[in-house]
Amino acid sequence: MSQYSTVSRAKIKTIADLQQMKQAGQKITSLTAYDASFTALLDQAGVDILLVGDSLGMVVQGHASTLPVNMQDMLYHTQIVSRGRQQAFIIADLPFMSSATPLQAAENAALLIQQGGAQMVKLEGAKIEAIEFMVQQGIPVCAHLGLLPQSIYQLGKYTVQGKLEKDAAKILADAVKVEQAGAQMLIVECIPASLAEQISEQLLIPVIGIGAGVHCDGQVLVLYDMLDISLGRKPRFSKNYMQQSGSILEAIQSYVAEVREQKFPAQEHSF
Ligand SMILES: Nc1nc(=O)c2c([nH]1)NC[C@@H]1CN(c3ccc(C(=O)N[C@@H](CCC(=O)O)C(=O)O)cc3)CN21
Ligand SMILES: CC(C)C(=O)C(=O)O
Ligand SMILES: [Mg+2]
Repeated sequence: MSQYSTVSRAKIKTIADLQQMKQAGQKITSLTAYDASFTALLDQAGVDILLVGDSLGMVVQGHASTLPVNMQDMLYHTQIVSRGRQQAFIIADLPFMSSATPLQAAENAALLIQQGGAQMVKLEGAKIEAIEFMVQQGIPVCAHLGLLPQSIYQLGKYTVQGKLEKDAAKILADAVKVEQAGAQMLIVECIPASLAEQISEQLLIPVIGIGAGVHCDGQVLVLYDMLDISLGRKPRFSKNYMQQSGSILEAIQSYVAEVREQKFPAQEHSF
């Protein structure tokens, strides 16, 4: 920084910054983002990671699941979010069936990065070959384990995963495998807090939780849930931050503060 500058120039966060936060024990904050106006507020509040989630299929498009979301939708929203961002790291979801083969995954990831402006792509499940292939091509990958919304028709309902000892062991083993395959981040969704804690301790990469307890390296929520504007019943692990805030910016700032202070998630938001 020049001694003559009067304003600090915002710098876009990198994977190295997030890795460093894990090492320093600083909690990482993340929320979903789908449009320019919310992106500006999230960025201003200092949210570390903006996730362009395929949850947009439910909260923006009004579908009953994330299955109808396609690459065109993801590209459109990723472009919008990356356009105005000043400091946050951007992850984009690979939607349903866009990573059916390693080559397809890499080609779609390339679109989200080259045309969309994403810094990392996320895919659901322990798709080891797809992760390895993308990493070989230089693509930064975030894995996603636990509750996999793109498998809702196999699961039947959105509910906590890894409650049985053998299921927990499988999720832990998969977490180790995705890290070994080269994933640089992991999101764990709707799993017992004790399992998420074990995973966060064992892995070197940042582990971000949603409905996974306070011991993860960071937290993510669907923005519309914490602003209390999403359709239908809110997941138990979410919290309405509008209750304690006079504006949307304040609500986001309050979430950021509570994640950093480990006040969120509390017991009532955990399994
Ligand atoms: N608005 C929204 N928020 C989300 O967190 C979210 C989405 N959409 N869409 C994709 C998935 C689906 N998710 C969900 C949705 C609902 C529950 C839920 O209601 N779970 C119940 C437990 C149900 C049970 O165990 O029987 C809960 O009480 O939290 C969990 C995850 C998480 N993701
Ligand atoms: C809930 C998060 C992890 C997600 O994948 C999404 O918003 O699509
Ligand atoms: Mg998603």
